[in-house]
Parts: sequence; C-alpha cells; structure tokens
Amino acid sequence: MTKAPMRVAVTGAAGQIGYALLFRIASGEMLGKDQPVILQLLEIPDEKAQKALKGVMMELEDCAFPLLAGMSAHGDPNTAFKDIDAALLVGARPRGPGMERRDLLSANAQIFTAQGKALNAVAKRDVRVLVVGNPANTNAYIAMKSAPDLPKKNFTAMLRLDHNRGLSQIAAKLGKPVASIEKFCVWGNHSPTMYADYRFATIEGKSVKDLINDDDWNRNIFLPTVGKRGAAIIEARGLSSAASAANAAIDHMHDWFLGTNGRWVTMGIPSDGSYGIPEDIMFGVPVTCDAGAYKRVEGLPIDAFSQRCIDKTLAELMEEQDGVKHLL
Ligand SMILES: NC(=O)c1ccc[n+]([C@@H]2O[C@H](COP(=O)([O-])OP(=O)(O)OC[C@H]3O[C@@H](n4cnc5c(N)ncnc54)[C@H](O)[C@@H]3O)[C@@H](O)[C@H]2O)c1
Ligand SMILES: O=C(O)C[C@H](O)C(=O)O
Repeated sequence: MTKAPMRVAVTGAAGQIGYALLFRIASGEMLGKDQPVILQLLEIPDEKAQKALKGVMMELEDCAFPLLAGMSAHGDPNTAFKDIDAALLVGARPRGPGMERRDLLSANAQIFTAQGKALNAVAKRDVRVLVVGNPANTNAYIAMKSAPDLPKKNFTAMLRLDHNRGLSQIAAKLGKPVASIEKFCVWGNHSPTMYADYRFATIEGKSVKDLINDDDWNRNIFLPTVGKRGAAIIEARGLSSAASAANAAIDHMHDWFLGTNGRWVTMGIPSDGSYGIPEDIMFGVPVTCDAGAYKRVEGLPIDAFSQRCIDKTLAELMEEQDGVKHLL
C-alpha cells in the first residue's frame, strides 16, 4: 500500500546547500524509496530569493520524481512549517575566509528564535528538527528554547559532517573501507574545538586506536584536520562546503527516521546531564537510532586527554549559549 506523504520543510532552499539537498530528498534518499514527500520550502521574502526558489522548484518538477507528492514556496515560517514531520533549518548566512562559525551568531541567532516560535505554533508535535545553519549547535539550542511546547528531544544540530570527515581520515590512514569502521564519534560543538574520538572505534573487530597506535598523529594531524576541514574547504572553494553538508544532513535525518541497526553515529542533541554536560546544552555525542528515536550511547570511559577536549568544546558552547540569553 502507498504510504501517506510526509511533509518536509527546508529553509534556505535557494542556497547552495539547498540545491544539493532537495533533489536527494525528493528522490527518496532521506526518508526511503517508498516514502512520498511534500516539500515546503522557505526563503527570505525577497524578490530575488523567491525567484531563485521558483527556479529550483521548476527543476524539481522537471525531474518528475515519483515520490514528490507536492511542493510549495514560502516567505514566512508560519506557513512553511504548517503540519510538517521534518524540518531542515539550513537558511542562514555562511562564513567567509578568516571567520569562525561563532562570528555568525549575531547575524543568524534571530532567524532561529523566529523559526523556533513558528515550529512551536504550527508544526506536528513530533516534528524532527535538524539545524544546519551555523553556529549549528547554538542555533539549535535557540530554536529549542523558542519552542517550549515541543519536546526538547525533537531538536538536533548537525555534527554528522564532522563524523563523516573523521571516518574518511581514519579509512585513508588505515587503507580500509569507511563502511568497515564502527563506533566512531565526535563530541561537542561543530567548530574546531570538536573532539573527534576513535578510542572506541573498531574495524573488523580490531581496535582502531591500536591499529593506528600513534598519539602524535591523533593530536597533531587527525584532530586539527577534522576540526579545520570547513575552513580548508572555504579556502579551496571560496565557498563553504555544500554537497558534503547536504549529504551529512541526508545521513542524519535518514538514520533518525529509519534507524542505524545498532551502528553509532554522531548527533548534536540536548544534554540530559550525561558525561557531565549541563542539561539542555546542544552537544555532539554518539547515538544509535531505532524506530524514529535516537538513544545516547551511555557509560563510555573518558580519560584525562578526552576530558580536557570535552571541557574545551563545552566551555565554548556555554559561552556561545550565554551570549544569546537575551534572545530567549
Ligand atoms: N552544520 C554544518 O555542518 C554546516 C555545513 C555547511 C554549511 N553550514 C551552514 O549552513 C548555512 C547555509 O549555507 P549555504 O552554503 O547553503 O549558504 P547560502 O548563502 O548559499 O544559502 C543560504 C540561503 O538561506 C537563505 N536564508 C537566509 N536567511 C533565511 C531565513 N531567515 N529563512 C529562510 N531562508 C533564509 C538565503 O537567502 C540563502 O538563499 C550557513 O550558515 C553555513 O555556515 C553548516
Ligand atoms: O565551515 C563552515 O563554515 C561550513 C561548515 O560548517 C563546514 O564545516 O564545512
């Protein structure tokens, strides 16, 4: 029997990530090859942006995707988010060369207050929200705090790009396929302070840490490479990552809705106090997903080096979240 369509809102739909994202959602890569979708697309209420959005919609139409059951263009989150099952909050200013993601906070924070309020007012009560726009963790925190009638667990931030970047670096170092790596994770903020952690990772049952057996590589090559990859891409492309970011968003939502079969992935989720992270801080942690819900991997041992790394990224997040108190 054909499934009822799911309503998916994407903001910043005429931007570069939007362009790499929408066609894959409409082809079924995010929610499944048997799941029809209705796209509710939000752009700023500006003639040029709305015209560009219309152009993207014309192209979506021209793909004749069998799973695309409808789409609409919006300039107001209160209509874009009506009855949605999923929201991908991408629309925000990207950083340029020489900027850190937190430099975007003042430009982007207000977007997420307004969008959190709109989600609170009109989205389905079990809507699953992924924040991609930077600084993603703090924007997700703002959206969550601006939507007090929705469960906090519905709000997540994207750490999956960092997770995927880490997997590829490990695979290249060991000459093994990425798919063979299990139990890798990234802790904390989507920023250079993130802590990409392969202490628990295995390949074909063997410890990745033992296979690499090089603390110097971990500290001086691996961590800075993963942490500064976004800046390296801006430097090379003159624009921030788009296709890899869209791919990570697809992975994040796919796994949240459809499950991971016990595999670990990284999601930025509101803390419940585990690992000493204060409640509600939007923090990257290892999770498994099943039946539309994520579950934090609990009880992992944290050694002294890891604790220092976690404390550093936590301090940055607390500072960012303190800086937006006045908006909440
Ligand atoms: N979390 C991650 O891993 C990750 C990765 C890559 C990029 N990003 C971030 O994603 C965001 C978007 O990046 P991009 O490259 O697509 O940028 P872009 O400038 O190409 O597109 C952003 C789009 O958002 C729209 N927009 C701005 N404010 C909006 C609002 N209030 N409502 C709806 N739409 C709005 C703009 O008109 C524009 O079309 C940036 O903040 C970027 O830093 C995050
Ligand atoms: O680095 C950026 O500003 C874009 C994005 O967050 C990334 O990690 O590629």
